[in-house]
This record gives sequence, C-alpha cells and structure tokens, in this order.
Amino acid sequence: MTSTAQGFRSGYVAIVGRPNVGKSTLLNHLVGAKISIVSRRPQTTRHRVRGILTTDEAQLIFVDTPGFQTLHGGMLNRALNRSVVQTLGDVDVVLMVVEALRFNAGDRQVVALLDRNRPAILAVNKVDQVKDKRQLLPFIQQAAEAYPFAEIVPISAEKGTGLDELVASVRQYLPEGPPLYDLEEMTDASERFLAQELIREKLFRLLGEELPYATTVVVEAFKDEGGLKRIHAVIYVEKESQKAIVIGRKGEKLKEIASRARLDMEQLFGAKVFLDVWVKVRRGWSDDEKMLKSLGFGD
Ligand SMILES: Nc1nc2c(ncn2[C@@H]2O[C@H](COP(=O)(O)OP(=O)(O)OP(=O)(O)O)[C@@H](O)[C@H]2O)c(=O)[nH]1
Repeated sequence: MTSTAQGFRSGYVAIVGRPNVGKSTLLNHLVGAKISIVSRRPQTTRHRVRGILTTDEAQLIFVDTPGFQTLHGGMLNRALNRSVVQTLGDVDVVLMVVEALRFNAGDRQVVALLDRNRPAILAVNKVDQVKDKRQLLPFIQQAAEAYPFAEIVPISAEKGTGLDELVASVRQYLPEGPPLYDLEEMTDASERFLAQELIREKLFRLLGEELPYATTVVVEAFKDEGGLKRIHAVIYVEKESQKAIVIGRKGEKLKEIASRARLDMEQLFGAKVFLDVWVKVRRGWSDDEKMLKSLGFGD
C-alpha cells in the first residue's frame, strides 16, 4: 500500500469544542461523510476512531471524545468528563474548535479540560461569517491569552477555507512514522455499529438541546436478507417523559429519526433497509456504573 514517504507522520487527533462550533462539519469536510464513522479497533487503540485523513505526508486519525456535558451532575457526566480527560491525555494532538469572535464560558470549560503537556491547536471556525476580517486579530490574541495554543488557524469548515493550513499545522505535531491504518481498512466498519451511529446522529440532529442526555442506542438485531437489511434498534432513555420527547407528537419525531437514519443507511450500505426503532425506558440508567462500563465509559 502507501509507501512510507520520508518525513511521513501519523497519529491520533481529538477534536474538541463546545456544542455547535462546527466539529462535525469540520470532520466531515476533512474525511468525507462516508468514512467519518469507522469501527473501534481495540487491538490498536482504546479510542473509537471517527475518521482518517491520509495525505502524501501524513495520516491524521480522528478519535471520538465523548461529549463535554456540563448541564447535569450525574455519574454519567462525571464518567464522561473523566473519559474526555483520558482521551485528551492519550492523543498526539488536540484540535479545539471555537466560533470566530465568540469565546464564551462553554469554551473556557473546554479549555479547562486540556492537558498542558499535549499540543493543542485552535481552529477559529466560521470565519466566513466575519464581515470585517480585521476583527479576527484581537480575537486570536484573546484566545492566545486564554491558553497556550501551539497554533491558531482561522478556518471555515463549511466553505473549506484554511483546511490545508490546519492539516499542515496538525501534522507538525504528530510523531514521525508510517501510516497506522491501511487505507483499505477504513471502510471495514461493522454495519451494525454504523447503523447505531447513524441513529444516534439523527437523535442529536433532530432533538438537539432537548435530547435527554442519558440516551443510548442499541441495535438488537441485524439481518442480511440478500438485497435487504432488516434492522431492529432500541433507543433507551431514563424516564417516561423523555420517551415522550423522543417519540414526539403522534410519533412524528421518532418517525423522522428512523426515516432519515434509514435513508443514510441505504446510501451507505447500498442496499434496501427495513428499519424498526423502539423507545424504551431503562430506569436509573445513568447512575449505573456497570452499564457505563459496558458502554465503554469505564476505566
Ligand atoms: N457559517 C458557517 N457555519 C458553519 C461552519 N461550520 C459549521 N457551521 C454550522 O454550525 C452549525 C453547527 O455545526 P456542527 O458541525 O453540527 O457543530 P458541532 O460542533 O459538531 O456540534 P455538536 O454536535 O452539537 O457538538 C451547523 O449549522 C453548521 O452548518 C462554517 O464554517 N461557517
């Protein structure tokens, strides 16, 4: 496969940032929607790989950082924060994303979780929205004062501006070495896992702030019947009231979540999909350490 060019660098990158700053948009632009979700490979890494970008000079392996939840104080959130800190201590580079001209309390909370022994690069996103580009300079200065970022790069994840510069900046901080992942392996994600991730993504997209935090998706059955994939999934929530939110009025929310997830699955798998999604209440879910461990949040 890819020959190891001299000076080739390869390593793990965590994208962090408060909600809505454009992390997913950036990841999708860098690695493409289709391979932005790839399966976990426990033998090589404890991280869940979200996408891989391989250029002639470097391979950037983007890993999942479970949310920066600060709204609720439950055990789940403490576990999440622990796992964030752990992930951030494990990667080669942290890529923090902020919105141009906005550096608020949420951003400061993210900064507080950064590990000072780890290079952190700041991507100042959505610069396309800044009419007067001169305003960027004092903003960049302010950000530099908030944390000793290794580099600060203005970008527009949506328009694709500044992304080459960003990748070049990240590359500088990766260790030298051959690609850690074979290109062919990238599409090798389990379809079951992809199905679960697509439902989870639609939940986030369609419920946003309303989404009860302690929500999880489990694909309980996945049957391949020639040209048809029959998938049965369950969305677990903590309370009846949350169940009602996910289902929506006259079941419309759930219908939309399922139908959008199904369309994406059909595109991704290149096959017809029959998707059946249920919402179930699992009481005391977020305070159950065993459950957290089984979901991969434990130590
Ligand atoms: N104008 C502009 N909008 C952007 C840009 N990047 C992202 N957005 C928009 O910002 C919103 C949030 O983007 P996401 O990529 O979902 O943000 P996120 O950080 O992944 O959000 P969470 O999943 O909530 O953590 C979306 O409406 C994007 O279209 C950009 O460069 N310019």
